[in-house]
Amino acid sequence: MLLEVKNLSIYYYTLAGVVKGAEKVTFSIDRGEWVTFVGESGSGKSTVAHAIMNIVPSPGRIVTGEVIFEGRDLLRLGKDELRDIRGKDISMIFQDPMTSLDPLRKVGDQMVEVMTVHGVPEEEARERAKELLEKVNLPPDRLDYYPHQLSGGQRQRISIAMAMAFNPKLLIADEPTTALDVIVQDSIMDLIDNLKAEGTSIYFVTHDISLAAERSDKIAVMYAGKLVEFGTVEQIVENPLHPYTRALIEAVPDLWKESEVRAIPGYPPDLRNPPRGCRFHPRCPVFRERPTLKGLCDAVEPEMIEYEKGHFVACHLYGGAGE
Ligand SMILES: Nc1ncnc2c1ncn2[C@@H]1O[C@H](COP(=O)(O)OP(=O)(O)OP(=O)(O)O)[C@@H](O)[C@H]1O
Repeated sequence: MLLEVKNLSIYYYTLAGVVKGAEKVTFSIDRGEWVTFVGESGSGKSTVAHAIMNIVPSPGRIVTGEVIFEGRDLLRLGKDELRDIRGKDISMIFQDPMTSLDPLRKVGDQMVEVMTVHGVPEEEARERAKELLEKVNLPPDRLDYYPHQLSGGQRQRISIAMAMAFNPKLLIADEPTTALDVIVQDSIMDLIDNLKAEGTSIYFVTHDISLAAERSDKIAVMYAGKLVEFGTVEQIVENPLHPYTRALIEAVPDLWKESEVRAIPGYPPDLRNPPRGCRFHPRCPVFRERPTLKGLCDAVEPEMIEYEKGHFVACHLYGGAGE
């Protein structure tokens, strides 16, 4: 196993209260595996991504948990050890590539720096930067451009090229295609696929479950700071267990069927004061229809269980109760 995240909780200590950004999240990613995290805005996908890199922004704090990467807990490493892993073994790309690009410096110099800080001699880094541009289908003269001279798609290619500098073991991609048009989106997904083909594992974040289904091996569904379902794409798409996962799938427009797209009624809860029991119960159609679930879903937090091999769900419908 490349990455094992255990019982990870991250809280944001804001002036308006403690926001439970992610709570008791447990999952793992194998070598060369692409896992996509889906869920509505604010469900904790980015929070968990940041926590893996130990870069949760203030006022956030990791309150419990372990992030075991190749046998070592990243949350217990010293600054130097962590710096060595970041950008080398684990790389990250963001929705807005300007997050990782300096607007005032040529992209070539920035790419070279990514490598020299990890001890690559400058000459070698310049050569490697050219090769990396080729890998992301950009001409070598782009090294002399400033970020603002490039399109959004080209900037995202540059950030992927930088992320590829050391053949990372894990790429964390936080909605890297959301701001791009569909055709450019596809070419960026192809680049990530190429990286996967070379053995890199992918933690991918998106709102779009159909995008998840197309490229990934596994899907992780998050709701209101909790991981509610995890399994292979086939398990999640063919046999979604959690009522929230089912609702997400029903909300995908189907081009070939004339079925109506059903948006999920209601809103995700305020994470300063999430609902008791299952956080989805106030919006859950099954809870609404079955009076026998009262006193369970609205009172007891469901544990994650393994429903079938590799298919995990946190829902009382599968915990032996409520049926
Ligand atoms: N810097 C912050 N300060 C306070 N609360 C935050 C901060 N960042 C995130 N949160 C809160 O933590 C929760 C999880 O947010 P997060 O950004 O991880 O969700 P997400 O699923 O990645 O959403 P999106 O798809 O919109 O990026 C939300 O309730 C959010 O408001």
